[in-house]
Amino acid sequence: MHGAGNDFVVLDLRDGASPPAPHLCRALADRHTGVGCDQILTIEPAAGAGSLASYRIWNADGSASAQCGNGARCVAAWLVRAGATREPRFHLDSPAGTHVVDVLGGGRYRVAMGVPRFDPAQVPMLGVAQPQALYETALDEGEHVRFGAVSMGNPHAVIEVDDVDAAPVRTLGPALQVSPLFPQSANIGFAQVVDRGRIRLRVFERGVGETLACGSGACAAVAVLARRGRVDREVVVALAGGELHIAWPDDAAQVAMTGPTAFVFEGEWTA
Ligand SMILES: N[C@H](CCC[C@H](N)C(=O)O)C(=O)O
Repeated sequence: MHGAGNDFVVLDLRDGASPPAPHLCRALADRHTGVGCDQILTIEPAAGAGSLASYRIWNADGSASAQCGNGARCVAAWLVRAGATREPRFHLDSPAGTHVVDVLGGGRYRVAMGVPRFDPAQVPMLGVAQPQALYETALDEGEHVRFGAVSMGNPHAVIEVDDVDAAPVRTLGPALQVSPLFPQSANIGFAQVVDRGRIRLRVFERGVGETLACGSGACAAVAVLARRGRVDREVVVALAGGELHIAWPDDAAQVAMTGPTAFVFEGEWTA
């Protein structure tokens, strides 16, 4: 499946089968010798009584993440197609928390992605006591970078740029990821403000590299930029693989992410 080009292998493990070990995730994700994907999503029995199912997220390098926005929509679409529910609204449990999901039709879903957390300890960031609108750090190559930082259940740094097409995503992304500021690494977003209701975004994801879209990254970019007064509270985020609609009514509210889902193919994979 994919959500705006961010692609996934979805494993339905609601029968109780155990999730793949990291080496198996890497094998599945390999685009030459495996199936190929940015992340593996495992669908498992619900953790909470009121939830339809739970899911977990494994990056292409085998590392786990607590949050995946595009993946949440694809898990929802999988369950709807499997006939697990006919309700227009249901709940899904991820390691980041319980998400309200709205079925919008035409493969589109809205997911409540949680309240952005700017406390450095929650991103997490090391060596920073108080949240700042902008941080600045010097990288090994001697260059300085200014960024915002936020957790959407996973860590994000957001760098505002004048032109995403010219942004040094493939060099600055990994360089900032390995900064000692981010003990759990981070997803690095490069955001260009087109106007107060529209941004362009590229994301160098933790555990994968640059993806065609990043749902939690879109939420993180809007949260960071809205807090700095650079955009309004409803923003269209244009990514290489498609557009996501992000709404964050106020600082205490959850971020609502709306976007597409698509099924690519279904199969069986023997390790
Ligand atoms: N690479 C991310 C997980 C996937 C996030 C992204 N695919 C999304 O849609 O939010 C991390 O390690 O935190």
